[in-house]
Amino acid sequence: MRSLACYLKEYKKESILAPFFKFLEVVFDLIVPLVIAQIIDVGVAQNDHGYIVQRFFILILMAAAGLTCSFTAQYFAAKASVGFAANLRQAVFDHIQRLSFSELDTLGTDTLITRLTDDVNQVQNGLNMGLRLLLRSPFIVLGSMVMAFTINIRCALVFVVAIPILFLVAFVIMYVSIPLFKKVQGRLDAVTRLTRENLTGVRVIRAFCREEQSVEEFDARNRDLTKLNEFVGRISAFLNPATYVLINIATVFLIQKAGVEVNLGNMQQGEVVALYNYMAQMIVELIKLASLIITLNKSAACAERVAGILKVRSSMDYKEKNVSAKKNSPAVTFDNVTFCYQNSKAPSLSNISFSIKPGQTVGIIGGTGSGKSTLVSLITRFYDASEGKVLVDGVDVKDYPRGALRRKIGVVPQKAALFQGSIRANMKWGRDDATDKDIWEALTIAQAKEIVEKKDGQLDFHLEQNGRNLSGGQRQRLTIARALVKKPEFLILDDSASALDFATDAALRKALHSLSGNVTTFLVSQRAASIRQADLILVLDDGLLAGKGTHQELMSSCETYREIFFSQFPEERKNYKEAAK
Ligand SMILES: Nc1ncnc2c1ncn2[C@@H]1O[C@H](COP(=O)(O)OP(=O)(O)OP(=O)(O)O)[C@@H](O)[C@H]1O
Repeated sequence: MRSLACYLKEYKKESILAPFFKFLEVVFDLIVPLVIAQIIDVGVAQNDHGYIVQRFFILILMAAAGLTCSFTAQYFAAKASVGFAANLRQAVFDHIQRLSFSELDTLGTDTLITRLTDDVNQVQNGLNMGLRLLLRSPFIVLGSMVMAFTINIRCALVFVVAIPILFLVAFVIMYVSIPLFKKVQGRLDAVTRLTRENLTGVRVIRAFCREEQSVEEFDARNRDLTKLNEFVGRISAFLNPATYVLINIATVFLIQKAGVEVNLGNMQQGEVVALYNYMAQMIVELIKLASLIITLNKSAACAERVAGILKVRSSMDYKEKNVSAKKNSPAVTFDNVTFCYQNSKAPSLSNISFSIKPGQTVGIIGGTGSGKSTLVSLITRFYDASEGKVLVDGVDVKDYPRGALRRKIGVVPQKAALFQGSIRANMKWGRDDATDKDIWEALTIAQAKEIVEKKDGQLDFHLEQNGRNLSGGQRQRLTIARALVKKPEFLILDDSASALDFATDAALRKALHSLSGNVTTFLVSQRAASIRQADLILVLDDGLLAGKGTHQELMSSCETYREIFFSQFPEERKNYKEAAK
């Protein structure tokens, strides 16, 4: 939690002024019972109207000053806590952006969302209340005790006994509930995950008539969360009645003692009222302190979760110095590469070696889960190889400075992701200075020109979140165009034509083939027809490189490739057999 303090640095002044003004408010609050005691013991006892009116105005002035201090403290506390939360949110967001896919896979999106939103808000609340009340309540409680001593030492002893007992009860409750609050946030993660899954997969859920099961599952998770929340709530709620009971017992003792002292002539009636007022002030403060402790508990648990994210170090480091491509080197080289995902035991790729010449088109084919996407994600350095080396332009991908490698590469991921905003804004993700002409050119190659032409406002057409106001195929074509706008040296299409019909897929490949310059292209596909013309085809089978070569070479040398090909073109099997005879 202390590690988050640096985000408050900018608000040092506010963080000091807020408790300072609260302290001033406390001073005024503590003087009030003394003034009331004087009104009773002097003004009323001596029937001095002038004195009573004078003290009455002093009380009004003190109330006004107290209120001003309270508002000022509130202003500074709000400014500090809102600013702190904004800094913290930004820092966590920046940090997440810097984590590698390995860490993101391990952490999971749902907990990141909860920590970035709900947890940061809870920390903000805790800070706001803490700055105002954390010092006020102890000031009042201890101040009341000190003031009680100035009135009557024997009566003040009641405060001396009551206060540590009250603090002990609060501490025990805090000790028990902090770990539980952490658990609550963990269950909130689970509810967030389920909500996300259900909302993004709503069509599938309806298509499979699984609404009831989804509702039941959500209900179960939600009930789990509610139960734990109720349990923690009950423990926290115990603090209030416990405080009341203890304070009331203390008040009974106080009045009994004060009564004896008045009878002995050691105290005046007004002083008894002042002592009672101090006890009453303590009740109010301790009740506030109880709810403050609950908020601080929550906030401490959330702060730890947020700090936990900031503690995660990226497993990837980047070189500072720029590197230049080695002359006459292959465009991409895999040198005996093995890769295992952080959370899985078996490698997804084993001992992969190959070299690609600049400008070549490479087809990557293989069954589901054979490692095709994994292989291309090592070229962009989304992950680091567990063993072996990946070289781009003759340079180890680990030797490129941050961003330098990815600027060379245009990636079209398997799942088409677009962002809220105009088509033009989405297209410019690849290159800020792209002109409309560049964008239309890319759209033409990606077979998306007609789609955009038909939309209202064309390039200004507004895409909803994730491009949900487009069809799957339209989204894919736009993501291909976005990668092309970048004019990359390398283009990776990860099964990006899966939602395209055969004619469009063929037209797209033809257009890509005619791309000017030396674009090295990787086409990941399950369709043999899509990669058949490639200069080199890599055949993956359960993470192993089962074959590499051209279509003709693989047809004669690679059993896995032949099986894939014949499963999609059964009529060719007969011709092949006849030719082999
Ligand atoms: N983030 C991940 N964490 C752990 N294992 C993963 C992860 N992503 C993929 N895998 C595993 O790695 C293997 C290869 O997956 P990959 O996505 O590369 O296959 P693919 O050939 O692209 O499959 P598909 O054609 O279905 O997209 C699979 O066994 C998969 O379960």
